[in-house]
Amino acid sequence: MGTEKRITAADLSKHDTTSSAWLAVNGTVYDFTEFAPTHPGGSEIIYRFAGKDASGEYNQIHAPTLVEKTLSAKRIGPINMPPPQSTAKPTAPKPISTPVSSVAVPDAPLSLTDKLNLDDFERAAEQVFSPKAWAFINGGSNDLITLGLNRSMLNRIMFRPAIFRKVASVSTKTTLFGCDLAIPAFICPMGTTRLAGPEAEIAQTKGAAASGSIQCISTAASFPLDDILEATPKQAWFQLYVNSDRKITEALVRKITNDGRVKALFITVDLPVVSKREADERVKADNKAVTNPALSKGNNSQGVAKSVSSWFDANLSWDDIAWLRGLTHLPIIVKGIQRYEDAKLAMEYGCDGILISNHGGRAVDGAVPSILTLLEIRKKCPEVFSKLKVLVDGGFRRGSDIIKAMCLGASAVGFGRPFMYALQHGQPGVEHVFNILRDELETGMRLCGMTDIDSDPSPKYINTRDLDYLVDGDELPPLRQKL
Ligand code: HEM
Ligand SMILES: Cc1cc2nc3c(=O)[nH]c(=O)nc-3n(C[C@H](O)[C@H](O)[C@H](O)COP(=O)(O)O)c2cc1C
Repeated sequence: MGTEKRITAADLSKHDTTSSAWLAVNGTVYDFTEFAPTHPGGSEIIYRFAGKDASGEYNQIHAPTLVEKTLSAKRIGPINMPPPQSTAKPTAPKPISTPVSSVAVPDAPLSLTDKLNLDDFERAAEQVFSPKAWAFINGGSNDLITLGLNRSMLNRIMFRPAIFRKVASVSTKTTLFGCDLAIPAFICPMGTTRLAGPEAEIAQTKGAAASGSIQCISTAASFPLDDILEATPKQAWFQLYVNSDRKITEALVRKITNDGRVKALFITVDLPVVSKREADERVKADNKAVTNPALSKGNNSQGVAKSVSSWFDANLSWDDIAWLRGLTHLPIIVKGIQRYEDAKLAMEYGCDGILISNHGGRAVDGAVPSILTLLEIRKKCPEVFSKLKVLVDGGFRRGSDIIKAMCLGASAVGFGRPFMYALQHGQPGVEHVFNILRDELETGMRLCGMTDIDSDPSPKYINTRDLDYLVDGDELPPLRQKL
C-alpha cells in the first residue's frame, strides 16, 4: 500500500452528506453511502460521522475485521491523519488482573482467581466498565421489575436434600442437540459484546470450548460470523433475529446450516420491537460530543438498545416456523417463551425446543420471571417436556440454580450477563465462570443427594410452595425415573 494515494482530512470532510458519506475507520476511508441506510445500528450513527474519523465509536462496538470484510468493495484508501483522541468518555473496559489489551492495569480490587462467584464479576464490571457499557449490559427495560424478579423468584425455591446417597462421585455431563456438554449450562447469545472486552465472542467461544460447553452466537455479534466460527473448535449454536429483508435471513440460515459447526438454531421472538431502556438512553444523551448538525434528524438520544433493534422483523408469526424449517435441517428452538400456551404452540408447530426467556428482563417489563414460566409449563402442559427440549435463562447465577431448573424439567440453563462481565479477563475469565458453575453444581448435587444431573433431578428435591400459588395446577408428577 506504500504507493497508494492517501486521502487527506480535507478530502474526507467533503463527503459528509447522505448522498456521499465517507468515514475513516482505523486508518482507512470507506464509502458508506449505500450501506448507511441498511446499517443494523441505524443510519443516524453513520451520518453523524460522515466526513470524519469514526474509529473511536466503531471500535467500542465492532471488531476491526467487520468493516474490512463487509465493505472491502467500498474501500477508498488510507487516510493521512492519526485517529482522533476520543472526546467521549472512555468506553473500552480496563482489565483488572489478566490484561486483555494494552490499557494500564488499575489498582486491582479482585484478581481473577480471587473471584469466588458470578456476583464478584458483576461488582468488578461496575467498577471497570465505561458508563455506556455498564448501562447497556447491566440494564433492563423500564423499571427493571422482571430483571429483579428473575433472580429473586429463583431464590424462593428451596431444596429438599436426600441423605445417604453415596455422592462421592457425581456426573454433571449431558448431551443436547447432538452436543456433549460438561455441565448443562451455555453462554446466551448477546450482541454488541465488544463493549465488555475486545476479544468478545472469540473469547467466549474459545472459553466455552475449553470448558466443554457451548456459546450461542448472536446475529448481532461484534465479530463477523466467519471469525467466530473459525475460532470455534467444534460446536456452536446460533441465534437468529429475522431481518425485515427476508433474503438476508435466508442467506444467513443457509450459511450456518452448511457450516457444520452450528448444531442448533435459536429464533428470538421476545423482542419484536424495541423496548425502553432508560439507563442506556441517558448515557447516550450524555454522549453527544460528536454530531453532524447538517445530518441530524433531531433525535439522537436513542440508546444502544433502540438503535440496534430497528432492523428486526416485527411481523413474525407461528407460520414462519415452516418457512425456517424449509431452510434448514438444524433443530429449531424458539427463544423467548413467556407463557404455557406458547410452549404448547411450539410443540404443535414442530419445534425441537423452547428457550424460556424474557431476554434477561430486557423485553417487556413486568413479564413473568423465567423460573415461574418453567413452573407454569410443568403444571399446565407437562406433555411438552416429552416432545421438546426445554431450556431456560434469566437471572441464573449459581450452580445450585441449575439444579432447581433441572428439577423442574429443564434440559439446560443459559447464562447471559455473567459471560459479559467475564470478558474483563478475556478467555480466562470465561473459563473461570464455567469452573465456578461446575464446582457449585457438583457441590450442590452432592449436598442434595444427587449423583447424575441427567437422570436424578426431580420435583421431589425442591419445595416450590412459595411460588405455587402464583400458578394454579396439580402437584408436579416426576419426569425422570430415579427419585
Ligand atoms: C461495515 C461496517 C459495519 C457493520 C457491518 C456494522 C454492523 C452493525 C450491527 C450488526 C449492529 C447491531 C449490533 C446489535 O444489535 O447488538 C451495529 C450496531 C452499531 N454500530 Fe455498526 N456496523 C458497521 C459500521 C459502523 C460504524 C462505522 C459505526 C460508527 C460510526 C458503527 C456504530 C455502531 C453502533 C454505535 C452500534 C450500536 C448502536 C448504538 O450505539 O447506537 N457501526 N452495527
Ligand atoms: C448485553 C446483552 C445483549 C443481549 N443480546 C441478545 C441478542 O443479541 N440476542 C438474543 O436473543 N438475546 C440477547 N440477550 C438476552 C440473552 O440472550 C439472555 O436471554 C439473557 O441475558 C439471560 O439473562 P441473564 O443475563 O440474567 O443471564 C442479550 C442480553 C444482554 C444482557
